Order: sequence, then structure tokens, then C-alpha cells
Amino acid sequence: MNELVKLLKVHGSENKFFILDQTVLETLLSDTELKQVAINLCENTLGGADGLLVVDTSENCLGKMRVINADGSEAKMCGNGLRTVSRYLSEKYHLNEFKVETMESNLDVSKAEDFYQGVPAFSVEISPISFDKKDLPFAYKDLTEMIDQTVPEFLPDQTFTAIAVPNPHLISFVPEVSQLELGDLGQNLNAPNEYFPEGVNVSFCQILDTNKLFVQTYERGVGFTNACGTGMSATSLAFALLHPDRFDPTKDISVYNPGGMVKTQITLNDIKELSKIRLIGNATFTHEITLSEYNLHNNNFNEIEVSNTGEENDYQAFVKSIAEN
Ligand SMILES: N[C@@H](CCC[C@H](N)C(=O)O)C(=O)O
Repeated sequence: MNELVKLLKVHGSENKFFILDQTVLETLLSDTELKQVAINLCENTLGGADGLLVVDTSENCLGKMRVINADGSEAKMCGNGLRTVSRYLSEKYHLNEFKVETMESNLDVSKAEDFYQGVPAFSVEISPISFDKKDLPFAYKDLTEMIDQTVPEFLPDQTFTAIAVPNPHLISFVPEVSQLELGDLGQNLNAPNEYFPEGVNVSFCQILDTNKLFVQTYERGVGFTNACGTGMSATSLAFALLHPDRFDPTKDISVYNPGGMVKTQITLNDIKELSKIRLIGNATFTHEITLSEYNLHNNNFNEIEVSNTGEENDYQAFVKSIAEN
């Protein structure tokens, strides 16, 4: 227990996480310990974060990723997080293409071309896709799917689409994103409510041009984040389905967000659930944190050693470059 362990602080589009590799520990953290560590790290350590990504062993894949939100709840998937875990596993095992186990599926991931000098990028599969009310889950009138639906109880002048990938997303296309309305709706649908009993990630999307979107998300278990990978992926699918006049299937979609920009690739299928989504974006490691395994188990981050990787400077140069274009 006095062994030293390393955590990483990472981000995908400034959606920030800590990565904990459980496979190198003498004793695994229990689920209760993981929950407490996630809450403590995300609130108090190194400026906080949006979640804890736990790397475990996997029988059929190179590794397994679990996602613990900032409030300690566990999510089925995390798109931005998966890119950073993919980079971690890629560097650990010297492989550029492999599968990662997540709660509902084993996902294909691969190293992509750097997004910018010093900004490594990964491409990850986002799957499975469902529109079924049971998989969100949601309840609204007698709907089995919510697609481009007016829901005056949410907001009177907008329409809403609900997609699970497999974590739940509610998407609305708007002429301009109102943070106030997004925040109110996100809060209401993540407090006890009759529509989304397990909460939902809410994204508003502004279509900027052909294959060019701006997406902002209020995340379940977190609140506003700079970006939500599965949110941008589900929004890209909704965009391709609902706005075919602005969608060019032969090209990537550029999805801008408050933390930067990612690319998505949508391959539509006649059976919409069999469509394919890939999410491509940065996988940035900002800090390496060293502490004793004893302190980790005791949720004590007062005696940590932190080293800055310097990668954030390159990421900021990338953000500046996209703002200038
Ligand atoms: N930020 C993530 C999604 C994390 C989980 C989400 N808050 C949930 O509870 O479903 C992403 O990049 O996909």
C-alpha cells in the first residue's frame, strides 16, 4: 500500500478527467472508494474535472473504461474520455488500433493524425445507437421515440430529439444557443422529473454551415461542460437525419464547442440505429500526479506530486488557430 501510483489529468476539448489505471494497483478500489475519489478529485484537485475514467483489465479488449461523473454517478460511456483512455492504452501497449471495453459494448479505437503540432488525436467508435424510449429512458405522451418533437413543457419554440449512444442525450437545433435556457432545462431534467427519470445530457446545436456545427451541452452528473463527446456524436447523427440539405455525407463534420473542435463521421443506414458514428479529436495529457496507494485508498490528495506535461500550450495554440479560421 505504500507503493507510488500515478494518475493523469487529461482532456478532450477541455472536457476534463482524471485517469486512474486500476490494473497497476496492489488492491483495487471498491466502487464506494471510486465514487468518493471521483467526487473529491473533480471538486478539489488541480482545478477540478468533469469525471474520473477508470482503466480496468478486459477479457476481450486491450482494456476496459469505466466513467464516473463528478457527482459520483456512473455513466455508460464518455466519448471525449474514450479518446484519452485510448491514447493511454496505446502508449502503454505500443498499439495504434484496438478495442476498448465499455459498459455496453467493445468499441474500435485508433490513433488519428495529430490535430495540430503537439496535439495528439484519436478516433473512436460511438455505439450502440437507440431511439427507443426504454433505452433513454424517457416518458412523454405515448411516444416510443422522440424525434424533432415539439415539447412545450421543455421550451415552447424548439423541437427535441432523444438518442442513446448508449448514454442518454436530448438534442435541440437552435438559431443561437441560449446558455440560460440550456442551463434551466438541463437542471430541470436532471432533478427528479417525469420525463427523464434517470436524467439526460442536454445539447443545443447551432448549424453554422454545411457540416459545421456549434454544440454546447449541460451534462447529467456534472452540469455545463466545455464539450461532451457522446453529445456531439449524437447531435451529428440527429443533424444528418434531420438536416439532409446541410449534410454532406462524403465529408467529416466539424463540431465546434466551448473547449475547441472535434470531427465526427456519420454513415447513415436505412435502419437509423445501424448508422455508424466516429468521433475524432484531441487526447491531451496535462498533468501527471504521483501519490501513495495508501493515500489514494484514503481519498487523501493533500500529499501529491504534480508534474505539468506542457501539452496544454500546444492545445491552446490549436484553439487559437481554429478561432482565426
Ligand atoms: N463527457 C462525456 C459524457 C459523460 C457522461 C455523461 N455525463 C452521462 O452521465 O451520460 C462525453 O464526452 O461523452
